[in-house]
Amino acid sequence: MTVKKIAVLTSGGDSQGMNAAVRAVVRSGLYYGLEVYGIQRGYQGLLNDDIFSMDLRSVGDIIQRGGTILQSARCKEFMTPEGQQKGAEILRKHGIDGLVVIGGDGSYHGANKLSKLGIKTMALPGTIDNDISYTDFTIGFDTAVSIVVDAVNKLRDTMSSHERSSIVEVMGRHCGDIALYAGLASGAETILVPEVPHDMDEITERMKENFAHGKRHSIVIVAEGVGSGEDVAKALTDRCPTLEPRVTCLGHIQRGGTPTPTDRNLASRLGDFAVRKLIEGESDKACGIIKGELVLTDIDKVVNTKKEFNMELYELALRLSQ
Ligand SMILES: Nc1ncnc2c1ncn2[C@@H]1O[C@H](COP(=O)(O)OP(=O)(O)O)[C@@H](O)[C@H]1O
Ligand SMILES: O=P(O)(O)OC[C@H]1O[C@](O)(COP(=O)(O)O)[C@@H](O)[C@@H]1O
Ligand SMILES: [Mg+2]
Repeated sequence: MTVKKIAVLTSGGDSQGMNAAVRAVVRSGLYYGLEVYGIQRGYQGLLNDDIFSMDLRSVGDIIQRGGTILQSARCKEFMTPEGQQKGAEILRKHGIDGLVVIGGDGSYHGANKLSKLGIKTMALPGTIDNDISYTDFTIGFDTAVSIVVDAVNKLRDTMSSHERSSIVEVMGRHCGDIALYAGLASGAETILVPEVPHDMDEITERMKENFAHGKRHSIVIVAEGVGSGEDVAKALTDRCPTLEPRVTCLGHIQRGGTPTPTDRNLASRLGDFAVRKLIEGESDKACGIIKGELVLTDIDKVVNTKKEFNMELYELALRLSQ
């Protein structure tokens, strides 16, 4: 049986492009004749019954905005079977039979649990980390990478003037993709990611050699999953004080600002895809993009598979940054 009333929520760490995804879900849902509801503050809002009807105008003027008009939350109660049961009952009370969850891997688990309780669910990858398997890219990742690259461009200017090294700490708890893609795009000399072990002695020697061969600055990008930028700076200073490392932690700046066209288009395609698949009767599925094509994968499979790290890009970044 196909869905008639659907709801959409955003959950976990927000990401640029979530609004574009919400817009696509609402407008496609209405286009296909469904009733569409918004849930405020993720699973917390679901448990608080914070649910409201959405129309075409309720998603006007948001495609270009960072953050999420639905707001986001992390909700402990929803991690319990009782919380999930309560969530499913609240949705049933409203007659909502389909739910689109926009969030990261944690949020995917929640969608998976709700589908086992009879709610048809679709999960969209809304996280800057790019840590979700069965999709090449997540919504917000491209914008976060652009922000890091812009920051490194600025740091390069001052580091070159003083012949210093710049340590830039970026987000990515378990996934080094922001560090990798921003590192390659900004010509970083060293990229530290949780997926690849590193040797500080070797890194220091390489930086010293590069300075000796005329390099005027050195950029080190550290994914937060490896440790803090301060720790890396200390390790470098202990080995070679003349590297004069200066640390910049980009933090939540990476999660704000207007989404890039790439993220808006990805969000628009995935939001519409999720609605069409719900109408076709699909449930408990993750929507993603692989080699430019939209794909549907069982949520179980997605949450139980670790995203593969792109070693080819990593090695390329190192080869090109000598
Ligand atoms: N195993 C789980 N079962 C049910 N709900 C979960 C589970 N893991 C996470 N969630 C829900 O999803 C929310 C967001 O998850 P979190 O891991 O914080 O962020 P993200 O979705 O961005 O990875 C959690 O606060 C919780 O409500
Ligand atoms: O917003 P918080 O709670 O400070 O969380 C920070 C974390 O959220 C992220 O930005 C996104 O992670 P999730 O997608 O898992 O929410 C991580 O890169 C970062 O470590
Ligand atoms: Mg997560």
